Amino acid sequence: MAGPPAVIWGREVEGLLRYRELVPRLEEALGKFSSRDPAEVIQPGRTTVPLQKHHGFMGLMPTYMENKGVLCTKFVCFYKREDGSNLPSTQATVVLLDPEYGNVKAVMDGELITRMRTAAVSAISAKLLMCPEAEVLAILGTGAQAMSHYNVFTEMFSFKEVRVWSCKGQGSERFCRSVSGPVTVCVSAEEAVRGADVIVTVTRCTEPVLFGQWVKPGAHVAAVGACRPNWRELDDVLMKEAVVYADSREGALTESGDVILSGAERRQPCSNPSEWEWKMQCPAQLVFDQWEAKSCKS
Ligand SMILES: NC(=O)C1=CN([C@@H]2O[C@H](COP(=O)(O)OP(=O)(O)OC[C@H]3O[C@@H](n4cnc5c(N)ncnc54)[C@H](O)[C@@H]3O)[C@@H](O)[C@H]2O)C=CC1
Ligand SMILES: O=C([O-])C1=[NH+]CCC1
Repeated sequence: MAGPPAVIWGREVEGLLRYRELVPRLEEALGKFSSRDPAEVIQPGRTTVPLQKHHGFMGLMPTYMENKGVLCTKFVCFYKREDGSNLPSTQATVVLLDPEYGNVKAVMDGELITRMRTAAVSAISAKLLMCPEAEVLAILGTGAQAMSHYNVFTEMFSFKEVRVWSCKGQGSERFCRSVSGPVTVCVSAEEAVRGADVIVTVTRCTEPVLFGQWVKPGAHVAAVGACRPNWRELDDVLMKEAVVYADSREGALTESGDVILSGAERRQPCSNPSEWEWKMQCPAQLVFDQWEAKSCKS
């Protein structure tokens, strides 16, 4: 019988995860996923279960990397809490298995992993797609993802200004206390994003908060929050003007309300999908920062 799994929880995860190690590993994994080689990565679209009574959903997200000998799955629950609870909206657990025998080798607290992984993938998208002279970063939302995005974007890039906005100013004070650098708190989403070079949307709203008419040509948008087929963060104008990059085409077409409901034009994958096409001609660029590697434009 296999021994009991290692349990790596809370502070221990915090002590182990560093963006400077996470970012190159994720870049490598995204590249492997883009190669579509099943010996590199098998990652089917996630299975979701609505938790209607509790205003949430559970997602089951399995992955197998045969060449690396990694078999794992994440269980994630996300809640739209309006009850004043201090618990994070996201609860997640990552389970690592031995691919040969199927026994569980480790159980990890996935909350910080989710926060840091998601933000790191957005930052990778910015590294590849944003204009190199980018000076202004705008973050819409002030929750857990907003903070991790602030941390990794300011660690990897040198912005002259970081602006933040959240509906009704919710969480702005806590956000400013929690991050270690300067922030401009804006009174409207429009004020935050006008003239911004990079925009991160990490709200849990279901209607658009970012409108194409506010977004400057060439801006890079990392659209993270609308990860259910009936949720939106971006309006149709922006969706139609932008070149849309998705980490997973299948995921975007199944789960991204912005893609599904806007009827955004779908392009064929490029002929060599392992190369991320990043020469932009369109007014804005979007990255659907979900949970798998990107496909790229034709
Ligand atoms: N694409 C991905 O891989 C991931 C996506 N997410 C999604 O990102 C979003 C943010 O996640 P967390 O930061 O963990 O949530 P959170 O609950 O910590 O923060 C949500 C933020 O959205 C703001 N907000 C809520 N309703 C709003 C509205 N109507 N208009 C504008 N702002 C509003 C809140 O004030 C708060 O600042 C969620 O929708 C979550 O499902 C989270 C993790 C991974
Ligand atoms: O992919 C993920 O980890 C999540 N999506 C929505 C909440 C968390």
